Amino acid sequence: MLELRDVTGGYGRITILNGTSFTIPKASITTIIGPNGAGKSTVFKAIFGLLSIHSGQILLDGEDVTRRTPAEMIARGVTYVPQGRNVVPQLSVYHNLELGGITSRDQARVKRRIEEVMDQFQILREFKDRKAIELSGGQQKQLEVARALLLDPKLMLIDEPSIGLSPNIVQEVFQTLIRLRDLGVTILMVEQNAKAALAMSDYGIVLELGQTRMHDRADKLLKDPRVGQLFLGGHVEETV
Ligand SMILES: Nc1ncnc2c1ncn2[C@@H]1O[C@H](COP(=O)(O)OP(=O)(O)OP(=O)(O)O)[C@@H](O)[C@H]1O
Repeated sequence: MLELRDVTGGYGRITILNGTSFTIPKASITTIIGPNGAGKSTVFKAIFGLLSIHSGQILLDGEDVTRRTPAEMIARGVTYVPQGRNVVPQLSVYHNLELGGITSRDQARVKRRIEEVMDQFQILREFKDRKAIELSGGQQKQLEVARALLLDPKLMLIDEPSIGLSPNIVQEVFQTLIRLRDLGVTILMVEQNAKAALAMSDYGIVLELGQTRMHDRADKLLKDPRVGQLFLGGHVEETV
């Protein structure tokens, strides 16, 4: 569904992606792991039209979408949930949801979608008149995910959804993503919390220095000693 072919790009003259390549299938969850500064978030910016791409190609359902603007990517069903807290704290949950549909010309449809999305996220219906800042961290993440769903995305890019959340709440957010995957949404996620993220993913990608080092089924990566040593706190016996 999404393919990166030998993408290079970066910020100004600094090159961060050094030939990143991978393919992800429809209705799957893929997690990108890798050391700090590997370029994981930069991959998302490249896909979403926020990075200067020097060479290579990005294909979405076979269409070349390299160097499209964010608005063009949204129109093609791609949505991006950046790292950190991205709700407007003083606005109500409902108003935050409305922001997800602000670019749509069909506001009646946005209203219908808000109702549908609130059916999926009962907690948001319950708290719809509360200020977003009054929600817990996990609930705010749910709100961001829900808002990203308003335009019926087919591909969701989600950057470190677990940051700052307690393990129970992380599991709730992950369950939400699994539910979306089961409804046919393709999810590409970046996570520091590599073990928990791979455990709920279909595929995993290890990125280092802006290159894909490994790409396999998530369960295989979880058992791979190289991944264990680097990212999962595991140890590999030294062979002399
Ligand atoms: N806006 C920017 N301008 C210049 N350099 C940037 C910018 N954003 C990121 N970088 C640099 O690009 C490199 C990759 O950053 P990126 O955020 O993609 O890494 P990451 O793998 O997501 O790391 P982390 O796990 O720490 O979030 C880093 O060296 C960073 O300093």
